[in-house]
Amino acid sequence: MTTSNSKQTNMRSVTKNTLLKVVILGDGGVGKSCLMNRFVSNQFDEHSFHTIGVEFLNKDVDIDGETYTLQIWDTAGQERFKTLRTPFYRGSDICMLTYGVDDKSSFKNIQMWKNEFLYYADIKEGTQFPFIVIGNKSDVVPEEREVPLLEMETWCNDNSITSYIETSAKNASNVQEAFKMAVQHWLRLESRADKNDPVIDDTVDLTKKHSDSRSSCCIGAGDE
Ligand SMILES: Nc1nc2c(ncn2[C@@H]2O[C@H](COP(=O)(O)OP(=O)(O)OP(=O)(O)O)[C@@H](O)[C@H]2O)c(=O)[nH]1
Repeated sequence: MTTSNSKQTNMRSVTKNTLLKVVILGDGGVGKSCLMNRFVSNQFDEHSFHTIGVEFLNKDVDIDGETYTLQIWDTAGQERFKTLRTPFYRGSDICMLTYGVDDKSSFKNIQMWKNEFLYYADIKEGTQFPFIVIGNKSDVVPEEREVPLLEMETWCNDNSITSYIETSAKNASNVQEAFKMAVQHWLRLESRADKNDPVIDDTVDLTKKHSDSRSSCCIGAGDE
């Protein structure tokens, strides 16, 4: 009995993770770095600097008893960094289109970000891709808000985007939920694809368990 139990325990400890590449896009200053840092480290920087190029961090999330390792790519939103960020879109599993609820022009640019992603990630026309729209800075006072929730919902409905949420990296509102929602959206599309066609499994099985912590950063990583 004892031997058998210990064998079962050993088997359970060898878990398989699915690695998902998540790219966060949106205008400079909407709070992409802060969202990532709130999600991964539960920290917020009131004086966060502009990102140059891209940075990434890993974090595990559990959904329905399964563990997913999110490799989250925070990109530089400023136009001048376009050539540094776009090479990193390929191979993404999820794309977060982010704007600031206090910044109408960042909301209007969501369409541009979607187009830029589809082009550089080389997503074939007609493919359903898990986009999630994030209205960050929901903590701002009503006088500073420039994008009503309804306007965002209408845009998402018009653009067939079914996952959207308002967040605040500052007060941590809905940040965990946004990333979980993104994975759930990915899962829905994945299970639909499984039913319809035999898709090539391009997810990575990690033999080693990854910790939640920061992993690494790459080109142009760092702040201005
Ligand atoms: N009030 C409020 N401020 C926020 C929030 N998230 C970020 N900020 C502030 O917005 C500013 C820009 O945040 P970043 O995370 O650097 O913005 P970014 O989108 O990564 O900008 P780029 O790196 O230039 O693309 C910083 O001063 C943050 O403190 C939020 O949820 N609420």
